[in-house]
Amino acid sequence: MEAPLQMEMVELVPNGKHLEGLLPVATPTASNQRVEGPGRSCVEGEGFLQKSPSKEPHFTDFEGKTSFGMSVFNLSNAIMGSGILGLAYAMANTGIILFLFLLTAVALLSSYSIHLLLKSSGIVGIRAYEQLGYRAFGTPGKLAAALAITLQNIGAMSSYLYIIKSELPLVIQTFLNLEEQTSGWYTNGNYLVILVSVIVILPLALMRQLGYLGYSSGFSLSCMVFFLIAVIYKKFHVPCPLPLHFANITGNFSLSEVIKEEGQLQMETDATAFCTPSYFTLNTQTAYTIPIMAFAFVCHPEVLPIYTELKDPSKRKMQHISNLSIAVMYVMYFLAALFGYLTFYDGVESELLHTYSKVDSFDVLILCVRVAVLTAVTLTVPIVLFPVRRAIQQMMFQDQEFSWLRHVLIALSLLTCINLLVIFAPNILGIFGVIGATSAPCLIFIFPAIFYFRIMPIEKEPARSTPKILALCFAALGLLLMTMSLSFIIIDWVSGTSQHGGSH
Ligand SMILES: NC(=O)C[C@H](N)C(=O)O
Repeated sequence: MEAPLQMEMVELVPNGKHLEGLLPVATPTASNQRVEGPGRSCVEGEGFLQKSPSKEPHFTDFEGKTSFGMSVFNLSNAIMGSGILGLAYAMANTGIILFLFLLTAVALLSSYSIHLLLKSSGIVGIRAYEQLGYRAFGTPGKLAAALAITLQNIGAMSSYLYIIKSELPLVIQTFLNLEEQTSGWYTNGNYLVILVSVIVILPLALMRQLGYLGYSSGFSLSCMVFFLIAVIYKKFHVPCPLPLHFANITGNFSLSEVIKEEGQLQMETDATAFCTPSYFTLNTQTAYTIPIMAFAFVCHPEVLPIYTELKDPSKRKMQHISNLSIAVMYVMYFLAALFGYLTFYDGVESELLHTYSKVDSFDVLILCVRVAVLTAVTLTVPIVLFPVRRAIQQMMFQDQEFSWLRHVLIALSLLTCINLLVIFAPNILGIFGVIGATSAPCLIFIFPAIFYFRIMPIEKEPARSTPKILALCFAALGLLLMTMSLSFIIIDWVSGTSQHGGSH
């Protein structure tokens, strides 16, 4: 297993591989408690944004080499993905103010959940999500965490590869100035997605450590910054209303049909109403906003691997990295959603790129934006693949030494499966709506909270202490969101009115 031994400032605390079987499961042990000495124990009510250097665990046996900046790049890259493309649609269904409120809440909750993960890992001296599950609930806990990570990240990677499959042919077609879709292999999404997986994703996915991906993550983020700038620019250059908007409102009729049906005067009145932003909206699609946002902020499977490789690691430093990454993404998410929404208003689709394509798919800027988004999501795949491989190793090869063969084979099999899924069963991506609605709340809310509740010794924090009660409320909130998202998806399926067919 590649997870390193970890040690606190004074005492050496082996990770799960070495202590498993030695320590009782599910109950905090004397050894557990020694990991953070009394002087450094986490005090009740400690705020997750507070600085308290004296309580920091120091892991000294594994020499992480990744700098603060590279870790921020990696974590931001893990957060940023196809989620950003759905946020303008979310804003169209909540209004600006409600969106801002919900986005702020999800960002803060996401940061709090990382705080719980870091605090739990400090207590047991383990920086692996699955091992926290094991310490809290034994093998079922470990399997649940590994399964949620695998499903969530495979879902995210499939959505990224699906974007490549659907967008790259259009980019190439435009570059080659082809008016019609040709039958050449270079405009066939299936071939292209395999090509990108083999040439770009696989070599990066074979890196032994996440830290090496810092540069590609930095580049991926700059592509998304370019995307954001283009979204802002387009707001001032795309006319409102687009004739297309009316087509959307009236059910995707062609422009000529719409013109026939709508009188000119009526059009003008509608246009003014259409191009006015809404600050507070509630409709049937509003319910999708929280799952979209939760998905957009998922980075929890990557937090502990990044922590493991951090140079001079401490809980406080990792929390800073997380807070900074979440804050930067929060700003980018808000701006992308705002300007995307203010460009198309209610005409925005659940996938922002599609909406731009409808304006003018041969526009050079739109073309560059597509290339930027494609590059960004391509470079995110290796980061998101990393925790899945780790989860598989934790589940199936836990007591074995690192092996390059296994490392390569797991990456290869994962990429093959995801490619097959995207090529042969793109419809199955709808299933990931359900998976996303279950695994994202588990990874963000439920698991960090219940693992924390079980791992934190009652001598330090009794069951009725404020942090534990807060953690339980957090888990209950996660459960509520999960039930809510699932119910809406099922209602959508049953009534056959699903409009949320985006890529995530
Ligand atoms: N890393 C993930 O699971 C999803 C990511 N937050 C996204 O927006 O695509």
